[in-house]
Amino acid sequence: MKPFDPRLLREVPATRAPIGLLAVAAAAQGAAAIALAFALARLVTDVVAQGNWERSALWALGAFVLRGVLGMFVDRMGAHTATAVSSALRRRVLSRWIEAPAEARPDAEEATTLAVQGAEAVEPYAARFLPALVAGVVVPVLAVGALVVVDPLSALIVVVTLPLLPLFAALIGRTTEDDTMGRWRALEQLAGHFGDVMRGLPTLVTYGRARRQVEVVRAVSDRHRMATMRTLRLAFLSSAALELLATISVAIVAVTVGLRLTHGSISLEVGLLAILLAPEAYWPIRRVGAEFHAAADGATAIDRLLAPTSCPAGTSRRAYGPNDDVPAGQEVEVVGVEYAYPGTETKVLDGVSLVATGPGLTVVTGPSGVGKTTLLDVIAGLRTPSNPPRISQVHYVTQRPFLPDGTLESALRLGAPTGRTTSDVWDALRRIGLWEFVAGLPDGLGTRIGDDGFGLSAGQRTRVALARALLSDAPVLLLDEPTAHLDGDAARTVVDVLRELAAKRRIIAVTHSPDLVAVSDEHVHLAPTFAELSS
Ligand SMILES: Nc1ncnc2c1ncn2[C@@H]1O[C@H](COP(=O)(O)OP(=O)(O)OP(=O)(O)O)[C@@H](O)[C@H]1O
Repeated sequence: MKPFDPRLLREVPATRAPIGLLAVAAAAQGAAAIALAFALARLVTDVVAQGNWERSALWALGAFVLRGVLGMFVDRMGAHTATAVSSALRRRVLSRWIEAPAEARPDAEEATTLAVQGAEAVEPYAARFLPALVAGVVVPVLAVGALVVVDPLSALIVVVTLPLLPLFAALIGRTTEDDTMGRWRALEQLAGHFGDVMRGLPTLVTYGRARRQVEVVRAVSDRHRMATMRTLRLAFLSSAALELLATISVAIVAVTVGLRLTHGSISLEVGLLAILLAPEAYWPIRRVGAEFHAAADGATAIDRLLAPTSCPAGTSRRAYGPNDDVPAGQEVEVVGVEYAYPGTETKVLDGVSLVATGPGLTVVTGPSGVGKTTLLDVIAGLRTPSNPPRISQVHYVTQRPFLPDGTLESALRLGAPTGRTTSDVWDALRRIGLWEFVAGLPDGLGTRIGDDGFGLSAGQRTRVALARALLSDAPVLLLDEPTAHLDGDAARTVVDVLRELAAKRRIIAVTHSPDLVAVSDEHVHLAPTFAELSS
């Protein structure tokens, strides 16, 4: 775990300006602290000597105000930098996750934990640790430089004892690294397991297995709690150790200054300056150590957010398709395509061909598990086969279509061109047989539906997704089991609409419905491969 990872600036350009400004402000704040020490020493000397202390008081006041203003600026700038850095990282990991082909995509739970908790953990790192790190590098150098000029003996004591602090901090940091990684693993397990349990809760309740999951979630949470407590214990211990070391070092400087003052070998001003400057050399490093524990999560998160596996660079969701050579019109050309899921040897698709030009209805049939959905995924560009097909722009209605949290209208307009009017939306609902249902809702198109279409039946969800396909202007429609979950009448309506639509667009529908097969123009039947038959 590095205190600062230069990849952050290199790979996320949006972080450069705020981090740069924050570093300059933190260094200026450190310089103001040194100036304040000089002004205070002069003020005390003038007061004791009953000299012209008003001028020194003004200098001290000026340095004090400057330090305060810069401190305030660093705090505000830190908060701004924290939001800028975490947003940039979150945007990066999510956009790369979405763009990556399914094969290169990291686990969804891991990506979610990184984008939510990971990016959030970066905030204290950027807001507090980075300014502390800059001060920890700049201020001790300035303080020691000033001491060399003012009182070389005190400078020598500081130079000898100062390296012990970063050395100590680095040793503690190495132990923290393992603990923090353990905590992240526990958190990911917790997030993954909790997500699985929530998704499977209806099934678990049906089989009377829900109670057992409480125990499992409790055990995983306990692991996370214990890992957190271990990190906290280490944080308190290491802060105390660094504090003790710094205090002893400052005490040594103070004792030597006191002895020399009593012997009259140094002036009061020099003695005071040495006593004021010495802590300025130690406290920034102590602060780096203290902030490090709060920021350790952030440093680990940055490491993971920038790791090539969580952000597969240079990949595109569609390795082919709507790029420069997208075929115009309604063209689909899949010839002898082969595909095996990552980590498996067996080819789900082995030499499958599907060629269609112009409008029409192609149905894909075959026994369950033969690879029909996989074929649609390949045509949609979601999976990357050995020999990429040529296809026009597609609109894909999957078996579990995604309906975002929001109004029914926004769910229907997802993927539709901006020119579609409200009457177009009602027309699509009427054609698909949902007009009466939506018109009967108190809020009509403004009705809110939950995440994943929560509040709609499976059949209603399918028809909302089909109405959305009608509203899109993609020349090729891919439909996975469009009549599943529908009763006889609703299924017939969908078959009629698809038949009508096939006069203008190319429809490729995976189906088990004989009615849809009966009205199709082309029929592709997938048979199990030899490997599938023998497995
Ligand atoms: N993500 C995956 N990783 C590994 N294997 C998978 C994955 N998804 C599907 N498969 C396997 O690929 C094969 C084809 O699955 P696919 O969903 O394409 O079948 P299908 O013909 O659409 O089935 P159904 O008619 O039941 O929907 C199945 O044996 C399935 O187990």
